[in-house]
Amino acid sequence: METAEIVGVGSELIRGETLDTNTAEVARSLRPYALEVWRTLRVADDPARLAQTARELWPGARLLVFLGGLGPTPDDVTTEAVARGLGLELAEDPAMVRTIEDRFARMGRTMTRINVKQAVKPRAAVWLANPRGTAPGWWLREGGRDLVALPGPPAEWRPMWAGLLPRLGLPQSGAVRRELKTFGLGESQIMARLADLWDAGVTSGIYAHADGVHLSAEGAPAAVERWMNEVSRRLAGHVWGYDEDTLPGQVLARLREQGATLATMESLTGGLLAALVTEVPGASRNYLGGMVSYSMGAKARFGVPTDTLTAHGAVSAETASAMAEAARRELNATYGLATTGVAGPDELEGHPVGTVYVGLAGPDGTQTKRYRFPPLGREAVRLRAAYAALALFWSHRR
Ligand SMILES: NC(=O)c1ccc[n+]([C@@H]2O[C@H](COP(=O)(O)O)[C@@H](O)[C@H]2O)c1
Repeated sequence: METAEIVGVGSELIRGETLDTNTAEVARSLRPYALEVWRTLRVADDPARLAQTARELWPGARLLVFLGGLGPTPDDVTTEAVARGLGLELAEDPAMVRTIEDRFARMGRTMTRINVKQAVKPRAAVWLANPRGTAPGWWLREGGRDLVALPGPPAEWRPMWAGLLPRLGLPQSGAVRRELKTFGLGESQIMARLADLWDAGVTSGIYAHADGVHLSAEGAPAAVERWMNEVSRRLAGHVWGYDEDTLPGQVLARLREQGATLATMESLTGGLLAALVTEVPGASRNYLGGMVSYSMGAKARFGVPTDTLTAHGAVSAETASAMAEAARRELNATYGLATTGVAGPDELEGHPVGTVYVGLAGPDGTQTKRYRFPPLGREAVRLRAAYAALALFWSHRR
């Protein structure tokens, strides 16, 4: 199979100041095509190294993509370095200078001289317009192969790449990849139920995330469909979504179906649950709001009976229930969701780090679920607790 090479450019990527997700995202976008991506690279803003990288990768690649280093500052060297490495002649394009000038003018600013650099590309390349930034990209087709340079910011390169990809005429693989997302079972429990299906007719994958374990299948469409159906059947009750679905998105969709509303009261998650829910466009139609009741006083003030708090402590099923009920009652919502627990680093009320109770109050009563998450750190426990609350809503019987 022919290969695609994807290179993230920037010294900040090497130092870890910025986490490079660009190369992975481009690799993912190539899945429908019969191109192998067996590595992705990150290279510093070093003209000589970058030229060397281009020289090494281009001869064997059907597609070579550089992301980053197209800005106006001296450390942005991608165009110049790649051109040097591959012996491509560079040319400044007066029309592009005017385009960039116009862009500045529209923002009420004057283009500085350093921006002229962004109007330089290999003579044989064509421009890729960047509607969201000053740095245009460029695309060079040579002997049925493609060399592409895109700016680094995802909001800028995404639409540029989405427009370009279908024009590259890449060979289609015919394979599909589907994902199935679960909550409430560990990887080993899942494997125990699926052992005989593993890599049977499809390439399977299993990945643990904060929102549960995701499974993937890649292969011929019919085989993937069969695999997905069988896995869905065996994991029934734990599957909350497929492919691009998100757990908060699924929860809101179900609330919408029911014409129901949701309120939250959070302790250890400190608003994370509310943040996840409000990440979903249109959340306001069904999410009323929430309270962060981090102290006992706040819990009592927001309607949790003091008796419950004194008798059972903050980290208990009783308090989780009372919090969910209070959220529901105080905001007059159909459902109330609550989180309480121990994110760490120290144990609390005699409960080890990772102990979490989530509560759900609704028209049919109140339920809670207790978790003992592995002590993977405060952030991991908090995030899992927020997802556990959403999963409780998702899996409750109506
Ligand atoms: N009821 C609750 O869920 C609740 C509220 C406040 C703090 N905590 C926990 O208490 C411990 C100490 O909290 P801080 O580190 O925020 O002082 C942490 O483990 C934190 O997660 C739990």
